[in-house]
Amino acid sequence: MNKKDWEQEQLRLQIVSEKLQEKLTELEPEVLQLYGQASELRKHFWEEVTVNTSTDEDFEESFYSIKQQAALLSERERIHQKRLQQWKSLNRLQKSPYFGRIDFKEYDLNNTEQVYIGLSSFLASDGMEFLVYDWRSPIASLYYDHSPGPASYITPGGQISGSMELKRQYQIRGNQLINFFDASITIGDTLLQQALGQGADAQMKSIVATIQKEQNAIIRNDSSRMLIVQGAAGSGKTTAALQRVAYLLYKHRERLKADQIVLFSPNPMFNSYVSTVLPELGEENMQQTTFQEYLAFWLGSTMKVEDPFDQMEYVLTEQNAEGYEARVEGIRYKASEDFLQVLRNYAEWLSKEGMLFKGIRLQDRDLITAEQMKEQFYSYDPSIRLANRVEKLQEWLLNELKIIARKEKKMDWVSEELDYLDNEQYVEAYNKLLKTVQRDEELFEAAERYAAVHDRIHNFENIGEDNVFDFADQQVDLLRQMIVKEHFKPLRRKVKRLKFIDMNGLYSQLFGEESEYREMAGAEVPSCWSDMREQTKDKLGKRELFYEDATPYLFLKELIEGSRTNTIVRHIFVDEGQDYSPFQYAFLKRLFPNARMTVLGDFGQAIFTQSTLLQGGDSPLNKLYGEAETTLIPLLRSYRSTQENVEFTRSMLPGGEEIIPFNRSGSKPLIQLSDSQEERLKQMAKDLAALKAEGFGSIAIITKTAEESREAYEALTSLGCEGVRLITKETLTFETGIMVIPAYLAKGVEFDAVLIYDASSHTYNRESERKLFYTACTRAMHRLHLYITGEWTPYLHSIDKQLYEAR
Ligand SMILES: Nc1ncnc2c1ncn2[C@@H]1O[C@H](COP(=O)(O)OP(=O)(O)OP(=O)(O)O)[C@@H](O)[C@H]1O
Repeated sequence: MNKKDWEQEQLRLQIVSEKLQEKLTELEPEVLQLYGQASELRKHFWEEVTVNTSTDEDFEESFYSIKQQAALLSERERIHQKRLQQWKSLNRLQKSPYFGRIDFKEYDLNNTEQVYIGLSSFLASDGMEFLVYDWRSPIASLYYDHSPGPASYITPGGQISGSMELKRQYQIRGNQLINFFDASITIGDTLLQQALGQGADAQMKSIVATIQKEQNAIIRNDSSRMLIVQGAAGSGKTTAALQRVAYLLYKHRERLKADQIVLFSPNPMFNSYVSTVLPELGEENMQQTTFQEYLAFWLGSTMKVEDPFDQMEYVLTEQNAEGYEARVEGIRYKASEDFLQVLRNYAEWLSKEGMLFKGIRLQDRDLITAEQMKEQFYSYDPSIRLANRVEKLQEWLLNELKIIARKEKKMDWVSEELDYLDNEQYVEAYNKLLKTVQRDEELFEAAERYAAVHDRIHNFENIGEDNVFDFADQQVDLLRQMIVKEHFKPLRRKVKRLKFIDMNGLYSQLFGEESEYREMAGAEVPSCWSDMREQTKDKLGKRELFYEDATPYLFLKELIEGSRTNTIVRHIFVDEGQDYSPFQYAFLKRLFPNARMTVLGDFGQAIFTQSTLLQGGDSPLNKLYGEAETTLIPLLRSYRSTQENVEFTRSMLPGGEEIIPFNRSGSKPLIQLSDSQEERLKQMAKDLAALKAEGFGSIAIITKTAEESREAYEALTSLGCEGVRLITKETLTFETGIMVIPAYLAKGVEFDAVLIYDASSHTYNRESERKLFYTACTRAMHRLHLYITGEWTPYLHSIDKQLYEAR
């Protein structure tokens, strides 16, 4: 860098900073004033409008006065919001006005434009010149996608080509230029090195200054219905996803609001980890949820649904339990595409026979039996869809209930209840009736009768004996009607909520004898069938569902009852996408028919039995919206961990040689061998203290199970380790410090240093747990320690001795 360049850059920075300050000073009173005006208006809203409803004209005038005042208020608030946004983004810019620059000469034009890129756009006061371009603007993509030389970018008006003459990166603090680099191929290794060399945080950081080309492709992809990102551990999938949200909100700012985007996270703690990225970029957060929350929302009122972490614990710890093999086979099978097809076949079969209903009963009597419902159901035209026939049946039932209610009015039980009504209840009943009558058009006629009775009550002395009897009759009739109505109300509610369908029975029925299954499911039974069916039925009997049954159950419910859909959501993001079953994807597609889907995952970290392959012809995701609407972007470079850590961890993964470590050096992973558990713990406590002293702010002791976490936590605390936090599935916030955490909860997050609590073969020996172990090790940014007593886990056997240090 030469002196002249430096001076020019410093001068420009000075100018931009001053202009920013000027604009802020100009805006500040306006923001305050507008806020004041809006809140004054809100406070005195009713004083400013005249409300008079005496005549039609007065009423009309009042109406317009209120309308006018509301419009004024909303306009002030809108302007205030806009100015406030502008003020906030200028404030953000003031901390570092820009981070990059490209000089671009468009073909056919004479001048070269200097494009400075920052967190948001900043226009000169003439409104013509961009002093800073938003990183999401079309021209800014040049910065991420090209190195100096021929370059082009896409605008809404088409492609613009030209030549990039310079690409520069800055480190700026306020109005101080700290450094700048002229980048060539990738965006400044130096800056990326610095960013990655920092300590882990309690919150994920935004990466706009160092977005890599392949990540930019994810962020700006706007054409696919389904975007799949298969990326190695630490390759920036989650980070790219969040910048993508910010990009979409910017690009479609007129149409897309943050609450039309939903992110499915692996666990509630992850929500807190990623929650600050978007606000940091000046955008509102999207909706965040977990799939479990969705299941609880749809099924929670009727069934107790196991959560995925309990399922995981079972798989990891209950190997010796009776029926273990069948349960694990069940988890695999019930998440498979085969079973998805089975449910579709089953629904098809049900459209011809086998529907199960729950009869409608009143006081231990059948009003409408399940058999009658079935007969009625199958009397409808078989070409009508299952869900539509259910709707027809629902109408029929409501009508039948009306007819039955009329008959019930004359029954003895109603007389008995009538006898027990005391005076107060009579009055109360009448008042209630009066209200219902006034509300309910159906009972209009009754209202008239009631009014007549009421009039006569007032002239009671004059009505004579005949009329007294007549009145009494009518009164009784009304009360009878009311009693019946009260009793029928819950029955009608059940019908309206489709509770007459025996969902438990229907799901359970599928788990029949082999020959029955073949007929209903159009498929052969999977292995361990008899145990699997027994386990499933047992659970259903207790109104509980295994996690693996929850989505198929819900899916079947949808096939029978019709889909509930959310048409407002436009984008869904599924992070840790390998951990979702084809069922869950099929369900999400139905639930959000207007949404595009972005799935981010890593098959190398598929720790659940029900994992889904994200790429390749066999991937169910490819088929979900069809190949033409699907784009796959692989990410192979791993940014999180040092080169030494990546070289070590990738060697335990089949196909891991594809993963490219980012060029950041650190110490080799350390394998710490001990003769006893006691010695191991002492060593760990010592290492924790040393790592803390070295300045590492976030250290995780990663265990395999929750039980092991508790054990580690207690042991380390009793050895005097201070400030250790035990993380469980209930933990909602992610914080830095020292924590003990089971591997499956550490998904998606990262730590400065990771200590694998027990890397010996008695803890990790099954092939199915290799990826869990890999996931745990890949959480480390700077340091990785593995503790072993006795035999090493087999996953470490074939690792080149050069890649680690053993002590
Ligand atoms: N372009 C980048 N510039 C700076 N930092 C980056 C970049 N890409 C990724 N990182 C950093 O790498 C780390 C890993 O990123 P992230 O958590 O998004 O990866 P991931 O692919 O979701 O990982 P995993 O699948 O292991 O959970 C984060 O600290 C992130 O800030």
